Amino acid sequence: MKAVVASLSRVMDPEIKRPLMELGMIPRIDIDADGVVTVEVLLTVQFCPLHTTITEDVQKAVSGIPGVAGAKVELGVMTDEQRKALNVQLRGGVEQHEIPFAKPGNLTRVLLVSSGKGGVGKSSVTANLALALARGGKKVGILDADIYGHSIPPMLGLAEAQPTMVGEYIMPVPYGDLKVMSIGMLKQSRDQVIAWRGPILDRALQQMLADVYWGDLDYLVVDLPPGTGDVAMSLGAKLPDAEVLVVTTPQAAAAEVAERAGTMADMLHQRVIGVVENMSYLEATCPKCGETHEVDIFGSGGGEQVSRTLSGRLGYDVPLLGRIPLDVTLRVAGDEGEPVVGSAEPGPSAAVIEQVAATLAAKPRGLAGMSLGVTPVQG
Ligand SMILES: Nc1ncnc2c1ncn2[C@@H]1O[C@H](COP(=O)(O)OP(=O)(O)OP(=O)(O)O)[C@@H](O)[C@H]1O
Repeated sequence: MKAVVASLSRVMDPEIKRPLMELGMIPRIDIDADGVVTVEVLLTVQFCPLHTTITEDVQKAVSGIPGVAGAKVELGVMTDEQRKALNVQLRGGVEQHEIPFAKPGNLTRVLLVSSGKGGVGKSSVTANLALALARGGKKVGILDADIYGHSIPPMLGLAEAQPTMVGEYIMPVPYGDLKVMSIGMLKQSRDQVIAWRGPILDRALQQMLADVYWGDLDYLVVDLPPGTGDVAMSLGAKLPDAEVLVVTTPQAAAAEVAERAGTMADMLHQRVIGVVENMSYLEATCPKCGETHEVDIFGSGGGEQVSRTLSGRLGYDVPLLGRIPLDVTLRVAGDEGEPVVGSAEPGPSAAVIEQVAATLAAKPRGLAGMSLGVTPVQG
């Protein structure tokens, strides 16, 4: 047994680069009468992409030891408590700040802007929607959690901005009245590629939610990466009261993937508040008749399809909140770092986004699943 423990104590977590044993990831080692060793390994998150590497490393560490006839690995997943303890350990024993938005009774509405496919305009919708809400008098923060395409800072002209630290808090970067924080702002250099997964990614998200001094917000609008990956899952656990807005294009193929993003939100017990169809049509003047027509460049009906499917699947109304046209001013404004909402030449898209913001603001947050911070009196 001693040799087995000694060998296992050298197996490192491939991502955290610290021994599995030290991280509490090996809670049990058994050796049966035939010399077969069973090692229980607790993964930090379910479906950890590194589970094969970890399993092979553990098997390799045990197999060569004299007297060992075989090695079995039983995979499990850490409980919330165990994960919390690991996070404290990774922070050098310092208890982490609480996520204000997850506290019972917190009144900030968290809107997760999600999409199935990439490039459908999710970040453009996030930035402009946040601005529209702020123009409506709300206190708004934007959190760019898109690890692959953190494009919120350049869209707001903040590509070079660095947040400052005050005490143990990170100050969000201001854009007018908006408070902005991006995963890109945590990078050491602009060209660094973020390839975080599992607990490292989880820690970065925790940091952006809890260690950033958001202050008192009416809305936190979060730009998610496209798809149904680690960020969506991690935020699902951290922000169970968040509402999800699904962005799609009119194309049937994009709509189908967007439906999956909405379904995933439901699996994480988040409410899907609505669908926004982007790049819906192009207003063009016909060279023959001289009239203006809506040209369906990317087909039509995707937004309605997602709304219909999700309403049926989730059992409540998931409305189509708006159809944003293809609009050169929106694209140029984003490229130049001054979003179209609130600009001197807003173009046709800004009005739709302002309308979506007004609809959302008029809609009270659903209380289903929310922690209200009250204890029912026993009768
Ligand atoms: N309605 C629109 N009209 C014209 N251009 C648009 C429109 N919406 C988005 N774009 C442009 O399309 C490109 C992609 O948009 P954006 O970055 O917002 O998409 P995304 O879904 O966030 O992409 P990613 O996959 O990187 O997260 C940008 O250049 C943006 O300016």
